[in-house]
Amino acid sequence: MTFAVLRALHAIIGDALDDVERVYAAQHPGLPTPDATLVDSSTYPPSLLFTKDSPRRSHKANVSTSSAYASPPPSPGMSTHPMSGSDPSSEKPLDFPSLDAPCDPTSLAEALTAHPTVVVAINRILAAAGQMSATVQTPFLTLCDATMGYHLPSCMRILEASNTVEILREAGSGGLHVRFISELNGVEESKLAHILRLLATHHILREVSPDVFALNRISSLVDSGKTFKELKELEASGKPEIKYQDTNGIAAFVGLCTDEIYKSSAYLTETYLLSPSKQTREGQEPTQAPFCYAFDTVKSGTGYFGWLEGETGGFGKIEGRASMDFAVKAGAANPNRFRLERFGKAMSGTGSWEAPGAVLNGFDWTSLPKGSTVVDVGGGIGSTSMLLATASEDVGLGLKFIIQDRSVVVEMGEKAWRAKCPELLDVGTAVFQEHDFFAPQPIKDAAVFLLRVILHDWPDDFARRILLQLREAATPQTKLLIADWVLPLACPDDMGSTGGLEGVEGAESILAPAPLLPNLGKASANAYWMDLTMQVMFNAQERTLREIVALALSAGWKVTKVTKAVGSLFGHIVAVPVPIPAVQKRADIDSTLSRIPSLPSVVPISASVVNSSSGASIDGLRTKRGDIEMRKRSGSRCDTFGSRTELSSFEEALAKFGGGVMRTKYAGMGSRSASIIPKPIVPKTPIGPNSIVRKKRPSPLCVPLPLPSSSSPRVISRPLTSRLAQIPATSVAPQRTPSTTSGSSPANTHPSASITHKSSYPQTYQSTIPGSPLSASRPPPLSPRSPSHVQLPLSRRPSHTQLSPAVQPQTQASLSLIPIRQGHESPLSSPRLLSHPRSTSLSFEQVFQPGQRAPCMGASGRDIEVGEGDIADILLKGVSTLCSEGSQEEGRTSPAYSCSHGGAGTVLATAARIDRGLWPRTSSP
Ligand SMILES: C[S@@+](CC[C@H](N)C(=O)[O-])C[C@H]1O[C@@H](n2cnc3c(N)ncnc32)[C@H](O)[C@@H]1O
Repeated sequence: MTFAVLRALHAIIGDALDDVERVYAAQHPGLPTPDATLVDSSTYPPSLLFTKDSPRRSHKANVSTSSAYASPPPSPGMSTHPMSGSDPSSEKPLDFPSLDAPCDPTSLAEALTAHPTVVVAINRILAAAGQMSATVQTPFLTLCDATMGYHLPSCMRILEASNTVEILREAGSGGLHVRFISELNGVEESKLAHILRLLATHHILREVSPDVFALNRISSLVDSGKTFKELKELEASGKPEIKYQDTNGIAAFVGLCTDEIYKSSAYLTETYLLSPSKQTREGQEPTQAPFCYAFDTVKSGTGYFGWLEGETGGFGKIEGRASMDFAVKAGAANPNRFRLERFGKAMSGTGSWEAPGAVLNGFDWTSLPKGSTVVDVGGGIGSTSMLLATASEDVGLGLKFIIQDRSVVVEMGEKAWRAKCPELLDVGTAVFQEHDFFAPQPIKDAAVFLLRVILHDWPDDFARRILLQLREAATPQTKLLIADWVLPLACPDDMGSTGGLEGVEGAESILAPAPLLPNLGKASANAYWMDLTMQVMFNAQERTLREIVALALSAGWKVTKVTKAVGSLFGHIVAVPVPIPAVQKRADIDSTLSRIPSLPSVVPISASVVNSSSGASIDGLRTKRGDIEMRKRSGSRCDTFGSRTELSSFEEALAKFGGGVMRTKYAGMGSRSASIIPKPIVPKTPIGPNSIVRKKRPSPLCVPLPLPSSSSPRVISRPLTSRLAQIPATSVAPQRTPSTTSGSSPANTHPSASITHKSSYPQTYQSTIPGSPLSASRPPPLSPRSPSHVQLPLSRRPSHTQLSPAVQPQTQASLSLIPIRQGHESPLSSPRLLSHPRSTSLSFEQVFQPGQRAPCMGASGRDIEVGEGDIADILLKGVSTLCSEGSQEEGRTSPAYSCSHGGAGTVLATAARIDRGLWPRTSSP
């Protein structure tokens, strides 16, 4: 039986590799795909790929005859030019990114790891390989892995903190002998060799030759992009945190996880089992989380954020870099300044957690009456609202957005919006509002209350209180939209019949069939890491669907639907109002805090604070230190786990639907006073159609297009790109250049610099995996190099993702098409339509046959006839239609064109071929 399971796992891996390889092979126009007779694998979920008439490849043959699956030394292609595998003249098909070469997120090979078929296949490989190794490995050795694995984060920390990644980047692909590394980073040579070797053993570095180490695809992501010399100077000047500025945030994320979170996790047992105090063991308080025991802040009643801000009250450990910090030596107020800064940057490294476009698919926005109000509760700087507002404007839904948060965050948000999209504020499409979500909700006619990554920050009692306030303000028509991780069980879950999940549309009982673990095991690890992170730092948690449903119901919300993107556990959960259970009636809101066990230190809140809020009756009851901590935690910052702390340019944000991230300035971080209580609620901008004369705003999707040869800049205002973005499974290239990552406005960009178009696709597709290069929520730049080091946009390397020079002069628009994901909701489901009548983009409910007319949405709305089973005609017609319409229809407010087809892969291949000039392209008039 076990052999049968192992064989089954092996077959899953083999099949998945076939799927991946087929997608990569399809990028090479000159070569047949491995199964040329088969349908394009990317068109259909793997389960549909092989029928009786389309035999599978023999995996035995693959294994025995091919070395393509090994990770060879850096392939010449990857080490010299990341795109060489895509060279049409090359005989070799495009290879999967090598583990042994530094990651280049701008390469097509990396981009394809986000292809839906590849996403699904990778998940299966991870799940099957993890299960296989657990099965075959001697159990004691597996236990050793589980129990001694703590050395891994320790070694990761020293790797990052000693700037060894930057040293190795400067050394190049040949690597550097540990002796020289040691001379630079100051870690004793023989110790360092063993540390680096442990990492090489776990595929995080490469030991090129004895004691010579080099970066690989994984460790290269930890690169700050700064020179080693620069970093040493920063340290010497007492500003080591500047290392993380203008980076993708991953180095900061590694530092955060391997420092305070790692140490806090070690105190799980002390806190939840061994503590003599029942209230500690069963704690619902952020001030009694394992973190507080690890860093000795229990006595001072300081939680993580208070500690980060230097409030240890004489207690608490400040250790590591912080204690050697310039700030400490100089007697500065906050000895934890380095960690505080690092935390903010680390959050921008986690943007890829949410699937791009998921928020558009997570709710049927078109079902709302025109002019409906959406309240983004705890909306941060309003990234999600900005994206929704833009999409709503573009398709004429006329939704209004109220973004509520703490005063300091509201200020930041307004500033950010003023800089990026003032017209949305001016016309009243969006307003910011100071509001404490623990106080009564002032908006009583909301169509939707949106709670994005709010509930996971709070233990149940607090989360329930937030939900109750919304429930009390809800009309019978109001919907609640919760966006958070949804943890699957590790066993099959009979969702339909028990536990309150009856009738919850989209509730999946398993993610993978036997013999894989139902939750895809190792492939889903990240959500569970996050869960425990929230637990050890805040006593909070991610939740299973059952837990979310039960929590919502306890506050008078019935969950009706959950939507998740393929490869992602981040869910959008829709709930409708139902009667509030008697036990949770209004009086119980007030007593929520008093039901929390008493805390070591009790500090009354000042009267001025109590009296300043419309929620004063509740707030007046707050007397516990834990409550202050709770408020403080939420009061002075907007970057908590999962938040978007940077607002990228409008175009970037759209390109990254679901992932715009704002740079936190930490303004007001020190303000922990009365401002944490909401002032009387007055929207800063009146809401209402008559309140403001609506100005025509430039389309957020508009980017200047490069001209063939003219020196006079010309901007075509209605972007071809926004319409091209309607073409399924292709997208305009995401932001990868200094100009784009710095958020420069299109208007200020010379046309010739915009070869890298801003992807403006308000996606309706549903798929991504965390960390995918195409993930909309991945923070720019994904490249480990800082933007200042990227040499792109004017001298961008020829690639699939831009026009070949030969083609560019023939066309007015420089098309830059790269694959994006198209929605397969589940690996096992057949292609399914995600479209709706007023969508700005398209997706599929059916596969169109030759001769059939595919629907075309938008203002000009002509249908496009599907060609002989190929998307090329559609694309070409679409391109020429758009080219011809682009200049004539300036100022349009809704996209003119979209087309449908059942196959992402065909589109993908065709788009790549068009991009390389291998398909004829109709010139624009
Ligand atoms: C994880 S962030 C999520 C932000 C935003 N929803 C997003 O998706 O980017 C949590 C947000 O909750 C806000 N917040 C925390 N406590 C709050 C409170 N009591 N009232 C209103 N907002 C609060 C924080 O300022 C922060 O912006």
